[in-house]
Amino acid sequence: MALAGKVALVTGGAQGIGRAVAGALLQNAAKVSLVDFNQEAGEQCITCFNQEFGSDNSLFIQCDVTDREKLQDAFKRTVEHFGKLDIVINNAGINNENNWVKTIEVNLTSVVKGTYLGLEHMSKEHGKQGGVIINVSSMAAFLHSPHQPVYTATKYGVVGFTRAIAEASEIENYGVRINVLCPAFVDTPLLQSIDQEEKMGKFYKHKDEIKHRMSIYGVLKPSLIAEGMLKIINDNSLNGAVMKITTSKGIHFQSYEPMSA
Ligand SMILES: NC(=O)C1=CN([C@@H]2O[C@H](COP(=O)(O)OP(=O)(O)OC[C@H]3O[C@@H](n4cnc5c(N)ncnc54)[C@H](O)[C@@H]3O)[C@@H](O)[C@H]2O)C=CC1
Ligand SMILES: CC/C=C\C[C@H](O)[C@H](O)/C=C/C=C/C=C\C=C\C(=O)C/C=C\CCC(=O)O
Repeated sequence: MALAGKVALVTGGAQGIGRAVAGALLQNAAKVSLVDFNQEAGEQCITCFNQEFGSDNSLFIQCDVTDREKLQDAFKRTVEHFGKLDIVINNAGINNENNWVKTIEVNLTSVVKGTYLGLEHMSKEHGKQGGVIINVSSMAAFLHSPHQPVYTATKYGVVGFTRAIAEASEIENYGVRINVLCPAFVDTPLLQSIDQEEKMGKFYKHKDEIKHRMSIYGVLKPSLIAEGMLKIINDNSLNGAVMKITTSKGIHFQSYEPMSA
């Protein structure tokens, strides 16, 4: 998919990975709607984007992705503002083992909802022109983390959901490619949650072990994750693909056994 003039909606786009991806899309002449509950970070981000890429190309919509009506409205407002939708990046995520119900709502339920809303606005089934959806999981979906059991479960869930709905899209000819991206540790504000007892809950006492893992695996730059996203968007052959990004192997794909009886 050529990016110039394409319209993207990025959840959790105000900082971290989402912001890096939004910047890369704007750099490639796409238009971007940032959907994020952090008003202050969203406004700061949009001010920078307006200065760098012009004021007509990005939009900030304050929205908690767990509020289904607001998320629905954010998709509607994006389409009303830019005239269409081509790319959805379901990226918003939290690390909170204390409030694990919220973690499931943000990291998994809202990714499912965001995918269905993306299909509603892009699928040929609804008379639309097709598009691309990327759901953000984590390497935690492959190398489980004993310090983050619920976070890990949500990231496994995102991989399974994405692969299944991608196959449905192919069978039903939705014209929408749906893929999942699994980064290892990335240098973003999310990593600060390691030092926050209110987020780590009873796993807080293991924070030094997580830091040890980070020192072994290394910490990626958000720009490399943005590069992976653009690869998925540009490669029309990818559907149901599971992209992994690690310091040791860079951008690469998980392979699966073909289904057999
Ligand atoms: N940083 C890391 O090491 C890794 C992050 N990931 C995943 O990447 C995604 C992005 O994470 P980061 O950029 O690192 O995190 P971050 O904390 O830097 O940014 C997340 C953004 O999502 C927004 N957000 C959180 N909850 C929201 C909600 N309910 N509604 C709307 N917006 C909400 C935040 O306001 C923030 O702007 C997450 O899904 C995370 O699980 C995956 C692997 C590694
Ligand atoms: C408390 C930490 C807070 C947030 C970080 C997130 O949990 C993040 O989503 C977790 C990332 C976990 C990464 C785990 C493993 C990384 C492994 C590697 O980098 C390399 C190892 C093997 C590669 C094998 C392969 O790619 O096939």
